[in-house]
Amino acid sequence: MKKLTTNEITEALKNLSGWALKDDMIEKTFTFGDFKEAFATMTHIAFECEKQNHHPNWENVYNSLTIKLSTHDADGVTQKDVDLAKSIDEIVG
Ligand SMILES: C[C@H](O)[C@H](O)[C@H]1CNC2=NC(N)=NC(=O)C2=N1
Repeated sequence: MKKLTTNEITEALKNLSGWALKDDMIEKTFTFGDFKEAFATMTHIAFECEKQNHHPNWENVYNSLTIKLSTHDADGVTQKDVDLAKSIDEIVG
């Protein structure tokens, strides 16, 4: 899959909320009520990642979850990352 240009990423992010381009990845931090809620949502997201065969770099600290998406083969952000970001937003609601 083709790496998107910075302009293309900026345009794509206009259709999403809270995602930002940083270090050649798109990134967003979510905050949940507690650890159980965060981890349950991570499990839900993990199943969607398996479906899309696309996986996040993520860090969970108690009720906070930071997700970073990029495409290794393309060495940057592709449409696959934008699509997964949209799915993640739909899951978190
Ligand atoms: C072999 C397998 O298809 C690849 O490693 C997939 C799996 N998940 C992936 N996830 C992400 N985020 N980027 C990739 O390039 C990627 N590649």
